Amino acid sequence: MSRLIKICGLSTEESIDVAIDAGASHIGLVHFEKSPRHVDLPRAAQLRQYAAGRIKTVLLLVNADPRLTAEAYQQIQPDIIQFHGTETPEWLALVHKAIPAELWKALGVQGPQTLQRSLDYDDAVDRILYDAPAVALPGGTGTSFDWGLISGFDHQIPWALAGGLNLDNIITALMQTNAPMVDISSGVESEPGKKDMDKIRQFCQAVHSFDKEQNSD
Ligand SMILES: O=C(O)c1ccccc1N[C@@H]1O[C@H](COP(=O)(O)O)[C@@H](O)[C@H]1O
Repeated sequence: MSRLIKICGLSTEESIDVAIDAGASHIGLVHFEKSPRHVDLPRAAQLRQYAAGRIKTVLLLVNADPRLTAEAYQQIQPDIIQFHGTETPEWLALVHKAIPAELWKALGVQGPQTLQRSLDYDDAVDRILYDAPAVALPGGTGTSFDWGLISGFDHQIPWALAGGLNLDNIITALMQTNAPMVDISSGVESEPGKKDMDKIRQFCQAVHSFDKEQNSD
């Protein structure tokens, strides 16, 4: 198994090059004004253009209204849109009909009921991201959740593990969840919004080494 890695909250060309070189599969661009990683639409379009054809680009939106969702898609043309607010399955099903991109939904895991609720999204989106519940911000806070809650769950669609991943806990997280994809933002930063190139490299290396060891068993 070759695990997918998304490095989220990028805002420079250099960080895109490093993520590609380190073997990440996806980069994330955050369009949410309250985030320290916010990029406006013209800058997001530039970065997406820069990454195009080399790595998949995920545009992250939080409770964006229909107009902003359409405008952001048109300007940026991302491969994927990640919805990280309280978007409903019904709304996302409508978006899916209107926008020819992959759609992902992040859910804050509060307990077994969240997994039950995730099933409601199965027909509306292409992947579920399990993250820590929202605190001051809906994500990107470096907070993790009890991974035991998702271990052994019979996922019906592709999924990813997010929330508080870092160099110290990634191996434990993989051993406990066997997540097919991991998503990291603040864990590869030197300060909020500032990506640390070495941490991006080391994080990807740790995931690839884990894969290699697991594949050789
Ligand atoms: O990165 C952000 O600033 C952000 C803002 C609003 C919603 C989600 C955000 N990021 C996503 O949150 C998770 C976990 O991030 P972290 O690794 O704990 O910092 C991840 O999916 C990011 O893509």
